[in-house]
Amino acid sequence: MERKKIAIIVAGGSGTRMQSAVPKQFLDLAGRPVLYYTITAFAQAYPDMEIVLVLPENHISQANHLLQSLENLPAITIVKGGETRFHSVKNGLQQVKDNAVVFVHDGVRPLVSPALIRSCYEAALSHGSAIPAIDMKDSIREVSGDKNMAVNRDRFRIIQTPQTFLSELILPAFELPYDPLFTDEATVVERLGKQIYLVEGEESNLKITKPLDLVLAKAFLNCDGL
Ligand SMILES: Nc1ccn([C@@H]2O[C@H](COP(=O)(O)OP(=O)(O)OP(=O)(O)O)[C@@H](O)[C@H]2O)c(=O)n1
Ligand SMILES: C[C@](O)(CO)[C@H](O)COP(=O)(O)O
Repeated sequence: MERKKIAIIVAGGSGTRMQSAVPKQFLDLAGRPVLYYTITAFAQAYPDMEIVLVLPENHISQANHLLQSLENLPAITIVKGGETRFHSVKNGLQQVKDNAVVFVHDGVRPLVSPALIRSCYEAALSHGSAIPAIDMKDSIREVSGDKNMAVNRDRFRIIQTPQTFLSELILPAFELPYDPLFTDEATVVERLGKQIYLVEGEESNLKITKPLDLVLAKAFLNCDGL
C-alpha cells in the first residue's frame, strides 16, 4: 500500500560542540548552507516527499530568507524546535497524520544519499522501522571508574539517521514522557517494547558535530564522493 512520505529534518539545535558563530546547520559547505544538501537529498529520493524542517525559534525568519534565496528547493513546512532533540522531533511529529512513513533525520547529516533514504522506506514498509547502522572500525573499551576492559566490537553498531518508522509506531512512542536516555528515535520506540530493524548505513553519512567533520564533508563533496 502506498503511504505518505514525511521527512522531519531536525535542525533545532545550537551546535555547542562546533563552537561556530552561527549554528552548524547554516554554515557554508562548498558554497551552500549545510541544510541545502540535507533537504535536497530527501527531495531527490521521492518526488512526493513532504518536508518538515525544525529550526531554532530565534533563527526562523533568518532561515526563511536564506532558504528562499536557494534554487530548486521543494516546499517546506517550518516548525520551531524544542529544548532537546526529543522535543524538536515531537514538535515536528505534530505535522504527521495517519498512514505515513516518517523519516527523522539530523539536519547536520548533509551527505545522506537518496539511495539510503529509499532503502529505509522499503525496509520500514516491511518491518515497521528502519535504522541505518554501520560497523565499528576502531577497537573499543568499556570504562568503569579507573578500570577499563576490552569489549568485542562485533557486538556493536554505530547508529545514523534517517530513523524511519510507520506513523503508527512513532506517534504513540512520542507520547511517552521525556527521558535523557532518549538519544534517538529508536530508543523511544524501543521503550514501547517494539523491535528495531537495522539497515546498512553509509560511512559518508557523517554527522557534522565538531569542526573536523565539516572539513571531512567538504573533502567528500569536492572529491565527488571520494
Ligand atoms: N534541541 C535540539 C537539539 C538538536 N537538534 C538537532 O538534532 C541534530 C543532531 O544533534 P547535535 O549534532 O547534537 O546538534 P546540536 O544539539 O546542535 O549540537 P551540540 O550537541 O553540539 O550542541 C542536529 O541537526 C540538531 O540541530 C534539534 O533539532 N533540537
Ligand atoms: C540521532 C543520532 O544522530 C544517531 O547517531 C545521534 O544519537 C544524535 O546524538 P547527539 O548527541 O544529539 O548528537
